[in-house]
Amino acid sequence: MALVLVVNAGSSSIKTAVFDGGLNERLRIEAQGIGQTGALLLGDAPPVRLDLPDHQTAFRAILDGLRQKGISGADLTAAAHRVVHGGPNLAETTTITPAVRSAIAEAQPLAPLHNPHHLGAIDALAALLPDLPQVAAFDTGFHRSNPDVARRYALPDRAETAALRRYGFHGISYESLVQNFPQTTGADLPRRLLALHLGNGASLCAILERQSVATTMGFSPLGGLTMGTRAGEIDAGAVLHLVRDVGLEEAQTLLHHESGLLGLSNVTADMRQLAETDTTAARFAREHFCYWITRQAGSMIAAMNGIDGIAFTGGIGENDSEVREKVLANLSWAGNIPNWIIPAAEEKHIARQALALLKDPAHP
Ligand SMILES: Nc1ncnc2c1ncn2[C@@H]1O[C@H](COP(=O)(O)OP(=O)(O)O)[C@@H](O)[C@H]1O
Ligand SMILES: CC(=O)OP(=O)(O)O
Ligand SMILES: [Mg+2]
Repeated sequence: MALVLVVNAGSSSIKTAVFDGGLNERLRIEAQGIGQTGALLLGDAPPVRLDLPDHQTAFRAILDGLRQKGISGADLTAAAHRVVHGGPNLAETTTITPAVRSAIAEAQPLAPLHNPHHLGAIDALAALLPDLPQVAAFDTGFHRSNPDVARRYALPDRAETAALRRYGFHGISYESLVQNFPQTTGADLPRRLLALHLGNGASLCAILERQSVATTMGFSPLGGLTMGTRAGEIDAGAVLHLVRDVGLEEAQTLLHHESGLLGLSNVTADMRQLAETDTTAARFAREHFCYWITRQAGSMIAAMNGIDGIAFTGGIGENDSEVREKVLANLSWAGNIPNWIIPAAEEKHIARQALALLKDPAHP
């Protein structure tokens, strides 16, 4: 059997799926709510509660799940990983060589909620199956079409600022949304589409004629919207002040792990749990989330010179109707805009790219 194992390590989840050569999904195993309300989804069964304190434990549970479902190393022709940050030079789907692994490792400080977990999975598989080819697909690739004026920060052109630009993330999700749109909705892809990937990490993307022209995340997945534990947009002056005040390590922890919905609510980073929490702070956290989506959506709409449609995806975008309704109500100034829910299908997209790369290494 020629199967590809896809590993999508997000900040609060690890979604894995096994595809055959015809891109049929044979098995899905997901670890959800890592470090929060842990659960494991194994195949078609509903998720079961499981203590998942960290990504390493979650990936071990997934490997056990694969064995339980009868998938062995001998069945796999490749593993393919979503990699959030490849640094300044990596954006194309590529085979993971020692040099590629090093670049992903070097980018760890830029995506501390993601890259360490990608490497954890890559290294765990390499140790178990040293001959298995491994492929990386990058979350930044889709945003390379953003114009320079959108990508560049107003910084001087110096060696130390060369890598400081808006890369944008969730690109695999947005690219697959564009591809799947007609089949999922039965409608043509709107010329100017505002796409909202709302999960534990959250961003918006302005998609003009199938291409990303602007997105809310920038240099790292810390920027843009209010997220589960990330602050999102914050004045660089406030960051400098914080670093001066509490030091780099503590500032990093505060901005990446302790802010966002968790920091505002003082209860949880998990939107489903937040929706069930009836405190003033929890309600404020949800209001903050929706307000900043709306504010930044205005910027995305301006980048497209208008809007013809809205697409929601990600755990919150797909499931939280109250958030969707609030955002749509807040955007009613833009007119009556058609809107759709498109289930995130990052894993299949990664499998497609990996299979193409393995077939023809020169043209993924
Ligand atoms: N039915 C639901 N209602 C509200 N929020 C939900 C629901 N299902 C999932 N979510 C939220 O989606 C978020 C996780 O999104 P997901 O895209 O799976 O995460 P990740 O960014 O780690 O890939 C969590 O905040 C979770 O509470
Ligand atoms: C880029 C990013 O924030 O990813 P996730 O939503 O999986 O955390
Ligand atoms: Mg995600």
